[in-house]
Amino acid sequence: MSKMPKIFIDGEYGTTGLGIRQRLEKLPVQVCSIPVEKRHDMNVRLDMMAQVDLVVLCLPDDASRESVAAVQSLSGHQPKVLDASTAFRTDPDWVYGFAELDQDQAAKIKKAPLVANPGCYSSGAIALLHPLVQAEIMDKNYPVTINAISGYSGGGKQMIASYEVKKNAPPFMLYGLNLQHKHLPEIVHYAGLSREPIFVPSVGNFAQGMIVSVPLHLDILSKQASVGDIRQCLKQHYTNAETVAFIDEDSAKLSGDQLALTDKMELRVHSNARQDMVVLTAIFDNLGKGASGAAIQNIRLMLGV
Ligand SMILES: NC(=O)C1=CN([C@@H]2O[C@H](COP(=O)(O)OP(=O)(O)OC[C@H]3O[C@@H](n4cnc5c(N)ncnc54)[C@H](OP(=O)(O)O)[C@@H]3O)[C@@H](O)[C@H]2O)C=CC1
Ligand SMILES: CC(=O)N[C@@H](CCC(=O)OP(=O)(O)O)C(=O)O
Repeated sequence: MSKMPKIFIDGEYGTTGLGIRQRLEKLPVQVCSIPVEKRHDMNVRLDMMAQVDLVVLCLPDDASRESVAAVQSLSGHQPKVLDASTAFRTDPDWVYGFAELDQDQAAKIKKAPLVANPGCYSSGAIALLHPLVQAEIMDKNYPVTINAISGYSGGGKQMIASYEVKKNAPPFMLYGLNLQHKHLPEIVHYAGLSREPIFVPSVGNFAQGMIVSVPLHLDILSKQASVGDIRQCLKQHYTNAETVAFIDEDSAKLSGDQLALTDKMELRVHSNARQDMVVLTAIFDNLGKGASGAAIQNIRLMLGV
């Protein structure tokens, strides 16, 4: 009999679920599936949950909450849960699945029964902001602005269809202009901010990829930090990181799909000639380090594979 850990992906036929399933093919795990036509049947799903070591939820928020309640209703064996939705990311009973957050985050993920996979935009914003707030280079109350562009796969099956099948979607659009995007609570929480950032996401006519950028005026950061201090802080924080790299170059152009089809994230600090303002950037694949790639990192930690 196989000793490989068993995984059930609830939502395995959606965009994030499929990305995780493909990546799992390379790992020593057994993926337990249900037929596609049973994907909404809670009895069939619950049966599967009872048999596995890890349940990965790739569902909308409300469906995720229902599945977590179902897992917790199981008597006896309780599988670990990794949730890809927004539902539990700031819940104190869950560990945030951004392994590079702090030195001990990977160890916390390893031990946790419940892990929340970060949002795509949040991953980039937190990767840039958390080390600067932690090092007190940036005051918690700094008026942060976050601009970001995502490939259209970030909107799941419906948005993909509007670009690829119906072809009625705009080449570029800003959205979230009510300034209440669902990723703001986790960004505030894990970046360590006390003032909510202004966050303007956007979507472009390319399938996969993401740039998150944060402009900063150095004269109003908490310390008299130089461009070099900011670079040094990010470089040091990610020295031994598995998937996040600080790139010590000030390139004048970045392309949204530069890291598409990879699970990596690159961080840069771009400055003006006077060295009194910078733009921090994070580039990655929204379906890679922004979703399925990060999920695989967490699955490996949670199952020790
Ligand atoms: N796409 C991305 O870049 C990212 C997505 N996420 C998050 O991952 C989760 C999944 O998103 P994504 O893969 O994009 O979404 P998709 O719409 O592509 O897939 C969702 C899947 O869940 C199924 N589903 C929906 N409701 C239920 C339900 N009540 N019970 C059982 N199955 C259900 C859908 O079935 P059906 O076919 O019937 O609709 C579909 O197969 C979301 O929380 C999303 O916010 C996180 C990071 C990035
Ligand atoms: C382009 C697009 O629509 N993107 C999605 C975010 C995708 C994502 O990461 O959502 P999670 O919070 O579930 O992880 C949005 O802005 O709602």
